[in-house]
Amino acid sequence: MKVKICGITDLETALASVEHGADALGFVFADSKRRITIDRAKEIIGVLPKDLLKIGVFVDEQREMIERIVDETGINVIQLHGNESPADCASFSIPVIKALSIESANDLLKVDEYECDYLLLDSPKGKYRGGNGVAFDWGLLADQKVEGKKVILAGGLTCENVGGAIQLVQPYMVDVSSGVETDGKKDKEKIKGFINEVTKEEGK
Ligand SMILES: O=C(O)c1ccccc1NCC(=O)[C@H](O)[C@H](O)COP(=O)(O)O
Repeated sequence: MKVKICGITDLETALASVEHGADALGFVFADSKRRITIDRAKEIIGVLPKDLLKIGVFVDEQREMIERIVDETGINVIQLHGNESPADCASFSIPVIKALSIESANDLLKVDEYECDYLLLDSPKGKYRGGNGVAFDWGLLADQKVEGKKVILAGGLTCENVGGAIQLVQPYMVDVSSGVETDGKKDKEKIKGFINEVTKEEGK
């Protein structure tokens, strides 16, 4: 089971996440309290391991801007978290994650429209397009399995609930942001605890 820690804004948290076993780090280039500048992302990504997934999160961003950020920072996966179409998602030269908001079984019908490398299934609720710390009904995914896609489960995951979520959904990767923060800042002990819980669940 792979783990993505999203909303990285400083090097210390990035390195601690890698040390504790994160497979992917997310950098938000969209309207968010976790928005990062191109220069800061470049500085952090420049010292991270080559094989780590460094994911740029975008919401309905212009293609030219996404390509510029990829070129300048070393981002190696693009996460499209807005209303991007299947055609938008298919047109990049590096792997793409399409985020879909899941509120009802109907929303899962969209899954088959996208041919991208990964699908991130998240809660629709909150102030921003993502990173709101709100879970959706994971039971929908247990009832209606997503076949043949790499599913990333996101939205309101915490150390306390990630084990149960994995048992229910069996995703390819779990993604967390708010659940590893204290007072709005990334908390290294929570990151360690979250990854430990995922590892524990895998060992069962
Ligand atoms: O994290 C943000 O602030 C954000 C803002 C705008 C669009 C997407 C954003 N995050 C995308 C992610 O992949 C988050 O990790 C995901 O939504 C889960 O967040 P959380 O519920 O806080 O764990």
